[in-house]
Amino acid sequence: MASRSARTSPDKQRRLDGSSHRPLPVLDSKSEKSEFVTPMELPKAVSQFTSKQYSVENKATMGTDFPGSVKLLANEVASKLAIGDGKEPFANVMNSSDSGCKVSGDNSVEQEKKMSGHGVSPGSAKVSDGNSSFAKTSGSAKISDRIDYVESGKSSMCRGSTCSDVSDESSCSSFSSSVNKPHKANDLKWEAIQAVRAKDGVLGLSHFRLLKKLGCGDIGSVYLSELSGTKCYFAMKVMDKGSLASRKKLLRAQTEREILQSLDHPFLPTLYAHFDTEKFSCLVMEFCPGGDLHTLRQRQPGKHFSEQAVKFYVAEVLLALEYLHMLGIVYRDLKPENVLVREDGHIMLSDFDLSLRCSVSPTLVKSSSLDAEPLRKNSAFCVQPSCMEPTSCITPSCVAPTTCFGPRFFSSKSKKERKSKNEIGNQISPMPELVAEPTGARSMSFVGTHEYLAPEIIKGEGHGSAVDWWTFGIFLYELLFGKTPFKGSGNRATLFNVVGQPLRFPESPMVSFSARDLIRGLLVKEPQHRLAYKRGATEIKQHPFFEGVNWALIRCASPPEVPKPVDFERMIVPAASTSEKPAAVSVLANPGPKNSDNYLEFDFF
Ligand SMILES: Nc1ncnc2c1ncn2[C@@H]1O[C@H](COP(=O)(O)OP(=O)(O)OP(=O)(O)O)[C@@H](O)[C@H]1O
Repeated sequence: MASRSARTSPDKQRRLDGSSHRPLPVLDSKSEKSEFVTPMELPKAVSQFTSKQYSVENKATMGTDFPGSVKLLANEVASKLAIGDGKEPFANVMNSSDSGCKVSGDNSVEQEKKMSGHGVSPGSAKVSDGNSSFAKTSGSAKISDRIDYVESGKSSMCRGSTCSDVSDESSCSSFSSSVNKPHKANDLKWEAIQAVRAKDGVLGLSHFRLLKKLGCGDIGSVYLSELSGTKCYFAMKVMDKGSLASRKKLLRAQTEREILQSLDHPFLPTLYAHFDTEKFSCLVMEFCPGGDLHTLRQRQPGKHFSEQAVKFYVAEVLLALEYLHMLGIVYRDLKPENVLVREDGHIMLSDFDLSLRCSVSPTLVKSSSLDAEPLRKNSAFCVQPSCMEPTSCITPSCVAPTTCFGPRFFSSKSKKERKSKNEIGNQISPMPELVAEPTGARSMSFVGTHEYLAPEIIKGEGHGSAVDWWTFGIFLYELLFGKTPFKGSGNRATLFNVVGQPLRFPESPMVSFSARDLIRGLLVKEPQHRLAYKRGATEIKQHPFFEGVNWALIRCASPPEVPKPVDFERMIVPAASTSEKPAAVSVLANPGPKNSDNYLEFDFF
C-alpha cells in the first residue's frame, strides 16, 4: 500500500521500486537522494560498494565485533554482484526488458509474446509491462525488476487471464454473483452492484460518486467511492491506461487485477467489480477505514505494538500469506503499509502488483500420526488440486476451500495397506498435513522494499515463497520493536546489512523469548534453513509464539483496536477546499451524466 515516503515518517525512503518511472536512487549510504541508477545498473551500484568499503562502513555502525564471516560474506556478495564478468546474476533481467519469461518444470524457457498499448483488453490479451521500468512512487520507489523466472520443481508459471464474475469489460462477464466467493454470499455490496448491473446492463465509472482521494500508488489513485444512491462504499483504484502503457506497467496492473479476482479470504481484499473505460481501468474493492498498520504503529506508545496486539496482527497476516501461497501466489511485498485495518479491526493484506504467480502442487507431508514420516520426497503422495490447468492457475474456482482442504490423496500404497493402518489408528487420526505452497518456485525478479528485501533477492540467487517468510520476520520485528532490524544509514548500507549483518535485538522494549525465537527462525539468511521453508505456514503456526491461537476462529477474535465508525457523508470534500486538480474537483462536485465516463481526468501519480 502507500509507501512511507507518502507520509511524514522520517524513514521515508525505505521503499525502492525499480519499476517506477523515477530512476532508482543509487545505493548510497551518505545521501539517498543524490544519485540515481536504472535497475540494470543496480547490481553495478552494489558491486561498486566494495568489500573493503563494506567492512569499514559496517565497523562504524556495528562497533568492533564485526565478524570475519560477515566480511567474507560481504566479499562474496560484492563479487557475485560484480558485472562485466559474464556471471552477473541480473544478466537475465537486464537482457529481457520487454518480455516475460517463464521457466517450466523441465527448465525450458518460454518467451511470452506480449502486446502493449491502448485499447487492449487486459482480460483478453497479454500485455507488456516492459519490465525493468521506473516510476515515481511518492518520493520513493519500490524495487521491481520484473522478469519473473518462475520455476517449480513440479509445475510452470501460469499467466493465463481468466473470465471473472466481476468483470464489466468482456463478453464473459455478464452479471456479478458471489458464486465464486462463498464468503461474500450475504454481502449487501455484492447485491447492490448486481442490482445496478441488472438495471443498466454494465457497471461503469458513472455509477459511482468519488468522495475522497485515499491515496495514490505507483500505478493508480485510490478513491473512497459510493455506488450512487446506495450508501454502499468502496475503495476504487483508478488507473490511467495511457500512463500505464507508456510507463510499461500494464502487466503489473493486470497481475494485480487477476490476483484480486481470484481471492476469497477474510483477510484479503474483495474485488467487487472491475471495468475499463476508454481511458481508465478501475478496480472496485472493499474500503478499509482503519488505515494501515504503519500509521497505526506510529500512534502507539513508544511507536510499537504490544506483544498481544502483534500476535493478533501477524497471525492474521500469516493466514493470508498461507492462502496466497496455496493459490501459487508469492506476495513479496509484506510490510505494515500494505496491511490495512478493516471496519471491524481485522486486517486486510493489500497491494498485489509485485506478487509472483506460479502453480502449486500440494504435497502431503503427514497423513496421520502413524504416517508421520515426511513424504515430500515420495512424489506418490502429492495432491493435485482439481483446478490445476497448465494455462490458467488463477481461477476463482481454485480457491474453493474444498480443493484446498479436501484433496484426493494419491498413494503408492495399496488400498489394503492404507485401510489396515487406518484401522490401527482407531479412526481418530489427526488431520493430514499438507504443503500446498509453492516452496519450489523460483524467480529472478528484484522486487520489494529495501528494509524488507530477503538476502536471496539482493544476492540475485533466485527466490521462492521463502521470501515471504523472511519479510514476515521483518514485519514481526518491526511491529514489536518499532523499527526494522537491518536498516542502515542509507539504502546501500541496508542491503549489505540484510545480507551480512547478524540479527540483533534492542534491549527495549522487552519482548518474550518465544517472539525472539520466532524472529530468529524466520530471519535466517539462507532460505533453505529458514523456518517454513519446507512445510510453509504450518511450521510457523506451530511455533510457541502462537500458543493459544485458535487459527480456525481467529476471525471471531477481538481485535486490538476497532476503528471509529466513518461518517461517509462528511468525507465528501467540498469543491472549494479540495486540493485536487480542477477536473477532479468537478468529478467530486458533479458526477456528470451517466455513461460519460471518459470525460474524467484524474490527478495521477
Ligand atoms: N481498500 C482500501 N481501503 C482504504 N484505503 C485504501 C485501500 N486501498 C488503498 N488504499 C489507500 O490508497 C493508497 C494507495 O494504494 P495503492 O494500492 O494504489 O498504492 P500503493 O500500495 O501505495 O502503491 P503501489 O501500487 O505502488 O504498490 C494506500 O496507501 C491506502 O492509503
